[in-house]
Amino acid sequence: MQAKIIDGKLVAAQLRSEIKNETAELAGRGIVPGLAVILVGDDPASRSYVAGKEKACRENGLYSRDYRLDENCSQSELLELIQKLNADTEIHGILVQLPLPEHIDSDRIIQAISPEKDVDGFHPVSLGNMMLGQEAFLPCTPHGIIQLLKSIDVSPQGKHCVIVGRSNIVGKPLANLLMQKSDLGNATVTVCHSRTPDIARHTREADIVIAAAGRPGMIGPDMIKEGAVVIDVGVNRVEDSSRKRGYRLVGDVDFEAVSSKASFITPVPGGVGPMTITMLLWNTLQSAKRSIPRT
Ligand SMILES: Nc1nc(=O)c2c([nH]1)NC[C@@H]1CN(c3ccc(C(=O)N[C@@H](CCC(=O)O)C(=O)O)cc3)C=[N+]21
Repeated sequence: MQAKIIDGKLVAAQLRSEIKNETAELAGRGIVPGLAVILVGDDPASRSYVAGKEKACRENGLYSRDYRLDENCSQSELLELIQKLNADTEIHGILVQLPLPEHIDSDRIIQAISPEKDVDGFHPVSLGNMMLGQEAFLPCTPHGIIQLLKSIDVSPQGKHCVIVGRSNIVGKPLANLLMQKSDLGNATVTVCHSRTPDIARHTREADIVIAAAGRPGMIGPDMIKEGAVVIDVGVNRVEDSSRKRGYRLVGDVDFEAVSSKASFITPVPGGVGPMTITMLLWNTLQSAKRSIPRT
């Protein structure tokens, strides 16, 4: 079987055009959705993600304000900034780019963000509500993956989904969404991780494999059932002197080899990544809509 490529850029563009229209409509009523992006230090990968987020805001009519803090800034400085933004009526979403430097307690920082502005969906209140099936900001990457499956008309319902990776930002919340009692859930979910003895034994049984381990090329064709759907969340930089930037991005999946076995596969770049940013815009728009006083 030769897999069809899931074009994340295209799916993202379709959603973004809806977001752009709704944003314009809201702006006509005097509310411009606003996102504050906080970057601590100058990790090159983080810087490029943050630039991508700001560009996406600009292109779709959202307001973005960016804060660059020194690598050595104190935790209390960061907490003060968050408190200020929690109270800022021009700002509907606050994103603190992760990872943070060692001396800062990320959990503490995430908890300081008002749940009403937690457009990353990382706050315990957001995650708790999500887990309970209540209205919540959904974490952007898992939500984007759900939208990609929807775009190819593959319902997770009754399927066996195997997730490789148990991070708080992808694996854990995605497992939750996929097993949710809902039209976009109802799957049977297995989560594998670094302490799973034989990951291939699980992935080979999967109708849908989601690779989110952060290990380049770890998912090979021998780990995939013929006709499975393969979603690659990995964004790994590998050195490549033939590229302008000096590196290229590769996923956790051996794309070429797995393509001849899967029914659908996401590329890296151009798969999950563009969806992550799109769902961030989506959450910021929803937050702005909720800020309208109901009369
Ligand atoms: N608070 C926080 N929220 C995040 O959402 C968050 C974070 N911290 N820390 C890092 C990860 C990673 N992440 C990506 C977003 C977009 C692409 C993306 O657009 N990738 C493009 C390629 C971009 C390029 O070429 O460099 C693609 O896959 O096509 C990738 C990765 C968000 N993250």
